Amino acid sequence: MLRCLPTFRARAARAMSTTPSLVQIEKKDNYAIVRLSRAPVNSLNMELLQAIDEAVQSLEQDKNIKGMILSSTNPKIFSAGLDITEMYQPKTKRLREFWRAFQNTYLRLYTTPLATVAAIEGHSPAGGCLLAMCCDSRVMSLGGPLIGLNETKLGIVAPFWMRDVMVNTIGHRETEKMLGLGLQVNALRGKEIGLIDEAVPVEQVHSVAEKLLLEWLSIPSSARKLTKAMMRDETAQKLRSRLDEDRSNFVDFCETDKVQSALAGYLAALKKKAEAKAAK
Ligand SMILES: CCCCCCC/C=C/C(=O)SCCNC(=O)CCNC(=O)[C@H](O)C(C)(C)COP(=O)(O)OP(=O)(O)OC[C@H]1O[C@@H](n2cnc3c(N)ncnc32)[C@H](O)[C@@H]1OP(=O)(O)O
Repeated sequence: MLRCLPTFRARAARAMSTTPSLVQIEKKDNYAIVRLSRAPVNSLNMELLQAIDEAVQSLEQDKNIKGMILSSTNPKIFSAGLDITEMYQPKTKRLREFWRAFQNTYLRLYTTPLATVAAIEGHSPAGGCLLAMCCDSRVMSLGGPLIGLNETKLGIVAPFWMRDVMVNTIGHRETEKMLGLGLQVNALRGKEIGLIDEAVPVEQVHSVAEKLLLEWLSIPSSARKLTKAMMRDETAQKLRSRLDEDRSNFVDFCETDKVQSALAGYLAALKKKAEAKAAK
């Protein structure tokens, strides 16, 4: 048994060195850069959601770390939102675990005592937009990338807590339009409505994100954390008190024929678009 141990360890080490990590963490002096790293588009499957949750939790436990920049290893895509294949033709057990992972990741990121800035170089629809909105500030690159909650365009409905976070970020009326029409906007329009704090050329996204983070970190720590909790706890508590009900609503809704056929159509359109792009 003891003789097997080194072999087992060597195998585990080999596996760890070859399995790409879904989230890359780079520690700087007193903050970390957390890069989403699930090719090709950082779609949020259960494992990526759990990896984000664990990454934030581990940084919260590191006494040297006071803040984080949330970013992507793919400069063209921040995150494509929830992985639609998790919701299409699902197994109910996995679907339930997937939604719990989404709830947990939202609650972790929205209420973390760390100061957080989203550095958005590329597209950020739906669940990607939620991750960004959970941060204290957002910097986005000018030009092509779009951000927004586009769920209605897919024929699905965002849960109340995604709406709440958007209302807290851009107000009720703008949310009504963005959410109802499934709008996605570029960085300039995002800045006009308060969804984005800084709209800058792509090569400046990280330096400006660092500047914003340092501004948050210049505030006395306990005052900053207590104020963040004061601003956000009520919203988070609304979900915490209804976790199971929210999950059941999601599972029931997701498993309806109407939603399944909407998701099938959307996946087919994405595939067709990808094939046309590859054929060029
Ligand atoms: C059922 C109840 C639901 C309750 C609501 C829950 C709240 C929902 C939140 C969500 O996040 S739903 C997901 C919404 N996301 C989107 O609408 C984004 C869709 N994707 C895109 O618009 C584009 O892919 C992109 C992100 C702008 C990137 O474009 P690009 O041209 O660079 O790449 P593509 O060729 O389009 O895609 C590459 C590859 O990735 C697949 N893919 C893209 N997005 C997703 C996704 N969200 N989930 C799963 N897979 C995705 C795409 O099909 C291509 O696959 P292959 O053809 O290469 O296999």
